[in-house]
Formats: sequence, structure tokens, C-alpha cells
Amino acid sequence: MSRNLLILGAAPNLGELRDTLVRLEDTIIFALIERSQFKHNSSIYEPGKMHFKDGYQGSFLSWFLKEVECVHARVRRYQSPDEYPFTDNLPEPVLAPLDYPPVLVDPSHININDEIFDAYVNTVVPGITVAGDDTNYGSSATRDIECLQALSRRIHYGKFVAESKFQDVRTHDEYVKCIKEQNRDRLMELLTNAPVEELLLKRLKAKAIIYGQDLSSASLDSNGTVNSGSVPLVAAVADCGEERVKTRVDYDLVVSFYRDYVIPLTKEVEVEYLLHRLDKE
Ligand SMILES: C=C(O[C@@H]1C=C(C(=O)O)C=C[C@H]1O)C(=O)O
Repeated sequence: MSRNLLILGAAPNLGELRDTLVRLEDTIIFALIERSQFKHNSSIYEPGKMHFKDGYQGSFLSWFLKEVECVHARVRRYQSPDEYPFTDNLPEPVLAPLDYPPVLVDPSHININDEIFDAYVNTVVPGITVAGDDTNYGSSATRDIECLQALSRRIHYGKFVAESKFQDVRTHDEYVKCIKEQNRDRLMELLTNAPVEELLLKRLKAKAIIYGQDLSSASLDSNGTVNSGSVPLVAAVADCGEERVKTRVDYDLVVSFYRDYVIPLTKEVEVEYLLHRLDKE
């Protein structure tokens, strides 16, 4: 969320929040495309596989992520209510804190980055990379961190969405009743918007096909015009279904990852946020 909106203290506008989630689709798809250029390099995910002089026992990725987040913490990245670290015990910022207005109510206790990390490492990476080891460990981990940070931001945005729904006068009383009853299932029903999810998955497949196309020189004529014969149209793919368009990232995996992990984890964040929304009132 832009800081201006946070500074204004405006109640989160659901339409604007959804626009941000749509834009994060692009960030995530391109981050996955960037990671897919390297082989799986599974050793960077295995704790203890690499030796660290300070005796660190985690995986290379976890070590690199810790190093990156320490630097980002010093420039106050994690004081922003829409940023959540994967690493504990980060250093204090060198910059003075910004006065973010309390748009959210005590959001810091919800951090599901461990689940995001496991889903990404165990499901996404093997699905978007070729098996093998090309020794591009630093580059692979750099791309992994970009993917993880974008996924964390997207999923924890569920807090803003939940606050927006809680403040909606049309449903406020129902949310208050469910929260007082700690009715997790009813809260999930209330906050779920199936049409939005369905449209999202269709849009995501189209984006992954379009963004994932390799518009190499072979696809362009001397004028730089795209040779339509080599660029499968999304409609053609969508209509004929069984045709497997060759793209830089497996678009079916992108869709299934959102369906099976990103959306459910976002809703998990929404429910957890709402369950504690009245704790301090
Ligand atoms: C984020 C929202 O809440 C839920 C989660 C969604 C998602 O993760 O994409 C989409 C719709 C809702 O079921 C929303 O209503 O926009």
C-alpha cells in the first residue's frame, strides 16, 4: 500500500487493495520467470549442505535471506505495516521511524512466512525449474528472495483486506458477531468472494501465457513486428485448452499455486486478523 494512503489514515478501500493485489500478480509472475532461468540447484535449500564459518546450520537460502533482511531492516523496511520478515531478531533501523497511522489493529502478531517459505521451496521451485545443478547458487537465491518477498507482501495484504471488510457498514455487525463467537468457519464464509477468485485465476493464466512467451528475435520480422505465427494468442490457448504453449514459466503451475496456496494463505491471514480484531477494544 502506498505510504500516502497510510499517512492519510484512510480506511483501506477494498477496490484499491484489490488493484494492488492485481499489480502484485505481475511482480510475482516475472519473479518466477526470472528464477526459472536457473536449474533447481536443490543444495541451496538443504540445511547444513554448505559450511558457514560462523557455524550457521541453516540452508544457503535461509542464510542469504537473513543477510538481506538484516540490511533491509536497517533501512526500516519492516516498520511498514505491509512488510513482514522471514528472519527473527533483526537489527534496529538506522533511519528514524515513520509515523504510520494505525490503519491496522495490532497486525504484527500474524506472520505466516514459514508456511510461505515451505510452499515456495517445496512446490514452486521444483515446478518452475529444470532438475539439476548449474552452480548459480547466488543468482538462484537472489531470485528466490525476490519471489518470497513478493509472495509475503501479497499474502499478508490480507490484513488490509480484512480491515476493509470489517469496516464495511453492510457487514460490520455480522463480523463483530462472528469475532465475539470466534466463529472461524463463518468468518471464512463472510470474507470469501468466489467470483473475485475465479476471475483472478483466469486473469493469472492469461498473464502467465503472455508474459511467459519468448519474443526472441525469431518471433520478430525485420521491422520489429511480432510474427503472429510464432506468438500463440491467449484466446487460442484458452479455447483449445489441450494445446501446450511453450512459455518461460509453467502457467498451469502458477495458477495452481495461487489456487492451492496464495489465495488460501491470504484468507488464513484475513481470518486470523479478524479473530483478534476486537482483542483491544
Ligand atoms: C483478497 C480478498 O479476499 C479473499 C481472497 C482473495 C485472494 O486471495 O485473491 C480473493 C477474494 C476473497 O475470497 C478479496 O476479497 O479481494
